[in-house]
Amino acid sequence: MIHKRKKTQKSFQNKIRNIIYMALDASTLITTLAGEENATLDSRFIRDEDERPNVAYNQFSDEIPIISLKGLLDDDDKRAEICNKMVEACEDWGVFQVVHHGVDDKLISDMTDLATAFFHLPPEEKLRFEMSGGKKGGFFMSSHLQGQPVQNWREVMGYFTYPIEARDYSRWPDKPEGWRDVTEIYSEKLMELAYKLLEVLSEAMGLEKDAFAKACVNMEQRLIVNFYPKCPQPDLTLGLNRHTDPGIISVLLQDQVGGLQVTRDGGKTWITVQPIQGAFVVNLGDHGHYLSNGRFKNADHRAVVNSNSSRLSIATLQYPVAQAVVYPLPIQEGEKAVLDEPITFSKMYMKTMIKEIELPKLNKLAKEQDSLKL
Ligand SMILES: O=C(O)CCC(=O)C(=O)O
Ligand SMILES: [Fe+2]
Repeated sequence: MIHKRKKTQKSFQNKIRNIIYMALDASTLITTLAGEENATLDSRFIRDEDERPNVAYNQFSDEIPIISLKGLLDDDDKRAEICNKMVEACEDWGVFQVVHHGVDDKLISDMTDLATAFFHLPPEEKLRFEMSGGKKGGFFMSSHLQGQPVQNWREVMGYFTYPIEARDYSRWPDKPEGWRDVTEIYSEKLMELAYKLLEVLSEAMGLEKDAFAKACVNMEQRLIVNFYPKCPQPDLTLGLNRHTDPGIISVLLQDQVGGLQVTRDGGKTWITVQPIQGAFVVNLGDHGHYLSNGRFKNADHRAVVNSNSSRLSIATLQYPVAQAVVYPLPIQEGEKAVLDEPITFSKMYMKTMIKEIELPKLNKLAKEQDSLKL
């Protein structure tokens, strides 16, 4: 019995160890491919028809609510109003936008400009941060998951910003000059904003205002800076495949190009979120979904690309410590828990990753088998 358990644990760990980053070289960078004359899309990026974009990157919807946080801290009526709007959005889409959020415009534009400049550096500068070999933080392409049957049309700089004592500055970009200092302030301001939002969401659930934060034990944070170069055949591919974010909430800054899409019917229909200068898009993640016992949706989203301009987005992922216990905070009488039993966040995350790796492979296999039967 003990022997069997050891074996199961081992194969789980092996699976996890395989989730590592691909080795990269300059010729394979998407910015390099995008710069080639008369480029057509390499077959690695071509998606099956049912996954391709069916709504344009710039056909914006007004269905995602835009919520002003003005008065949140000093006006009880306003706070109640904001709370109601957020709950409605979380129940409906798991997504809303916030304006008047207290993060300085200049900080936002500095962060955006420096991040954009990073992706225009020569390939060797970006490759100094490549992540093969299991490094924690740095530059990668397509997805953090290896072995996906189709690649995403994106380059990424991802680094861990909280907890502060665990920061590894050697994995933070050191160019363009000044980006590191700006990131420090940006990540602090976004952490403050995340706490404010989680207070409102806790109150909305009828809980103490620190309930969601407490469920994280200590809030951790990771920045995912996405760059989607112009794409020669954007209708055949995605910048980022359909997914939910694993953490409690994600706070996304996007430029004015457009490309973030959300679905609430399992991927049948999509809407494109309207970019708003200086606003943040807030997504509920899997952890937030479970804590609310499924009342709040975990935003089901993806990013599409286009052939007119490149696009930048900066996702600030807020999530709990690895050992935090994931289980619904409130379970109303007569209601069933969305989880069979409490699990740790790290286990929850690993399960999701394994599903994300296995599902596309299984889908591909099923499609191949179907075509053989015809
Ligand atoms: O680029 C976007 O709009 C989406 C980014 C995103 O979903 C992510 O980084 O998790
Ligand atoms: Fe995401």
